[in-house]
Amino acid sequence: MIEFINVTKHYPGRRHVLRELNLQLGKGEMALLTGPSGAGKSTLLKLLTRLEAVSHGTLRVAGVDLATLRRRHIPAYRRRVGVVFQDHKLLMDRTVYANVALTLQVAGMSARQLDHRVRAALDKVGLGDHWREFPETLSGGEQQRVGIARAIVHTPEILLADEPTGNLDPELSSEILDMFRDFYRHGTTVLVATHDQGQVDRMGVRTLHLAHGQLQEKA
Ligand SMILES: Nc1ncnc2c1ncn2[C@@H]1O[C@H](COP(=O)(O)OP(=O)(O)OP(=O)(O)O)[C@@H](O)[C@H]1O
Repeated sequence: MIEFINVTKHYPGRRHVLRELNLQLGKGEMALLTGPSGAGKSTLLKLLTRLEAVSHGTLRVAGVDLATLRRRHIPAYRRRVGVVFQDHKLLMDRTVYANVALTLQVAGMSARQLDHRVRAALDKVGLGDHWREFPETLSGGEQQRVGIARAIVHTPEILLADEPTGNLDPELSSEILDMFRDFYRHGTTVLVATHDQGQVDRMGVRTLHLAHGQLQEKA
């Protein structure tokens, strides 16, 4: 599903962030991505969302060659991927419902179908009763769950998350990561970057450690 073959990434005028990096993550697999600050975890995820382009090498995701993907095909590719950010990037002046619906409105869909999908996504993250509220009235953990609902509402094949528990206490972090594990158990391919060694140990899933531009499998 996700295949990095000798992928190198450097930003203009900077040393290499990723260097001849290789990774195979199969369909329906889950992995945690760890590594020191500045190792390039966000960069690796940005390559997968095509916010950044590889400098050299081959990156294939769900049969799509991201190195040669034309700009006009990027939106269709992105609809197959769900992304969760540490700071959730919610629109604070829109309701929970509107935040989650936004992804689908852009994609174009009947009002009834949209309503069904949004409610199903909010139910999955346990926020079915909060749809009318505004994000600022929710706790940090709930806001992050809205971010997750928004990422899964279009039932993506791949779910990526960049430090989704960075601002949460251990109990809420466990809840959020368990949610990702549930999506994986239901067939979604999941890759989550995290600093949180306690959660890594607890989760017991495949762990990839990024350092010096390369990935190492952790036992
Ligand atoms: N747009 C950019 N232009 C230039 N350099 C960048 C850019 N984005 C990231 N970098 C550099 O690339 C390196 C890797 O950054 P990245 O954010 O991918 O690391 P990270 O592992 O996610 O770090 P953290 O855990 O602190 O979020 C850093 O040295 C960073 O300064």
